[in-house]
Amino acid sequence: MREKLVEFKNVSFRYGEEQPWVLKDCSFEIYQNEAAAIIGHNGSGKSTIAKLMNGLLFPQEGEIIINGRQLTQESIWEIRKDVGMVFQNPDNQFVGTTVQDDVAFGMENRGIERDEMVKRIDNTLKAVSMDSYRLTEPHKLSGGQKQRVAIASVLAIFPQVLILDEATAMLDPRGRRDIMKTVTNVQEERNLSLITITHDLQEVVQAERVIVMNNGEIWDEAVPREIFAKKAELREIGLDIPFIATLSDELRHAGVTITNEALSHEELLEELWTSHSTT
Ligand SMILES: Nc1ncnc2c1ncn2[C@@H]1O[C@H](COP(=O)(O)OP(=O)(O)OP(=O)(O)O)[C@@H](O)[C@H]1O
Repeated sequence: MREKLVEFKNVSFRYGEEQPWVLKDCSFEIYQNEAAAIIGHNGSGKSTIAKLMNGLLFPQEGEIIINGRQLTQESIWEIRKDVGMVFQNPDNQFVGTTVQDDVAFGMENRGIERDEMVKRIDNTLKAVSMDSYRLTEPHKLSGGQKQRVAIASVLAIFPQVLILDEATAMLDPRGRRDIMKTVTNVQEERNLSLITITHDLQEVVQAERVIVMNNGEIWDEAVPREIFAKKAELREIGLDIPFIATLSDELRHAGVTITNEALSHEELLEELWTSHSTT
């Protein structure tokens, strides 16, 4: 059985006593070597969940357990060794004067030996196609390049849980696909838990399990195909439906038989091919 790496037990959170609850009684688990996604409309509580996972925030109610440790003021430093996080705005994440200094920074804080650091800088910058920018000052990079470096810096510390909070938002669709492929390879190689946080349904297609948030509550938890099948309800909670799902519906309305919910152009073609060749 896979080990639980993240556990939220009846977690509720608000930003102040006079403020509304932004998370209400949320319970979920993320397992080792699992690619999970958390999706929801703007303001549904996704980033708050991410910040609770590494002790940037603490819940007023409920318990959070990361890699067997309960989140407390005392345990945050140990927990932060296990949880790597990349946020949407890479500018807030740079500390080094060059790209390689930046990747080194998180490792220095964790006391990693110099030879090992050099090796990891090399490998992670290559993995995100940024090795030719080692000596560049981070502020001279484009938004997408900064995002790649931010991801490399987190991968270099070998976290057990990697959280990407809208972290590919500044990349174009191709760059996004490339980076997600790299991250997924690393996830599989190192048996990490990968948590992709997004408001874009198309990005959850690769996930094994999707947690859907709505107004601070867990609205649903299922595999992507089951989530995609609930198009009308997803629209009602403020999510945009991917083109391929809308197209499938229009074809159905036009009388075309489509039995399985397609997640990609290729799957829809396959579906049409199958139904066409059997009629
Ligand atoms: N520092 C803060 N102080 C007070 N309220 C906050 C703070 N940060 C977030 N909130 C509120 O908490 C709620 C949840 O915000 P959160 O950032 O977790 O949502 P989200 O789903 O990540 O949204 P987005 O997709 O826009 O990033 C929102 O209503 C937001 O206005």
